[in-house]
Amino acid sequence: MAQWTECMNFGIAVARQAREVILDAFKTQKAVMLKSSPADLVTETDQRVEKMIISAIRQKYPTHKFIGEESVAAGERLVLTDSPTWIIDPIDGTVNFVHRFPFVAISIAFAVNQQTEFGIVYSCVEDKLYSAQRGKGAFLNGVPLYASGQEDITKCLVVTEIGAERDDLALTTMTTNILNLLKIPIRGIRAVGTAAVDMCLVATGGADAYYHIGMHCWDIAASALVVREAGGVVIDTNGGEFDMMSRKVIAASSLAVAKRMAQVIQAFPCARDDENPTKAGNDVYNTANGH
Ligand SMILES: O=P(O)(O)O[C@H]1[C@H](O)[C@@H](O)[C@H](O)[C@H](O)[C@@H]1O
Ligand SMILES: [Mg+2]
Ligand SMILES: [Mg+2]
Repeated sequence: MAQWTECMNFGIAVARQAREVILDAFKTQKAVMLKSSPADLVTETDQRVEKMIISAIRQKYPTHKFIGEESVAAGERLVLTDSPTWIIDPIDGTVNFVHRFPFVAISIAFAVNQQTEFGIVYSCVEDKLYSAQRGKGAFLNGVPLYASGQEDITKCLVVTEIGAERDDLALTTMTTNILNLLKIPIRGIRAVGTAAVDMCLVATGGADAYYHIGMHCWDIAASALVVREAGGVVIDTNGGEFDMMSRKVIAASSLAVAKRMAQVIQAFPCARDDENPTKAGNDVYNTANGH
């Protein structure tokens, strides 16, 4: 058994327990809190599920480290060291969760020496468990996954996210990117509302590429490995090497498509996740004066 398989199996078991909590809460009315913008939401369920996941893992692996979306939002430092580290998004797609739009995922990645060893993305309502262990392939509910391998961008269906940013520069950049991709032309644009599931759709071959600017490491660390292990490629929007802390990503069916997309896509400035370890994800939207 590969060195981290036991950890991955434990992570999957914890994700299955967390899914039950999320499904119970999915049907109920939720109290919504704002984070960095009026579209960046968090609920008590996000916080409770993250605490549950971390406490279960910490009990079994007391020396491991954690980067959790809601722990960072509460002020914990965001630092990825060489130690075994679990990178957790307890509910990816919180806006969907609040609206009962049926695409919400748990994303759990595990990194050692800053290299992702396995990734788990559980699309809770669909009951689709995506998993990948480095060098051992990608799976959906245990069935092997293969990216489409498409190399012609005019034959691509592209997935992206509009994200939580609502400032003019971000919105203009995002809509200009969509316009410029459609003018190539590509076949179409889709957005599921959870970065983790968006990227896993590239691993299934159902989408041929995904790009995003502004997401965080916990949104995509797991699904980036799922894409790679399904034969896809993951790079930065500038065409360079993928860096999970850079808040910019292209995942694609082939390097040709990824590089072609990098020629079109512009990024708006956003601080790296690890730029200010105690601030990442911590911008608080002030409802009083709207920013
Ligand atoms: O906050 P959660 O964990 O729901 O993550 C989502 C981000 O909030 C969006 O901005 C982003 O666009 C993606 O939808 C991402 O999944
Ligand atoms: Mg997320
Ligand atoms: Mg989340």
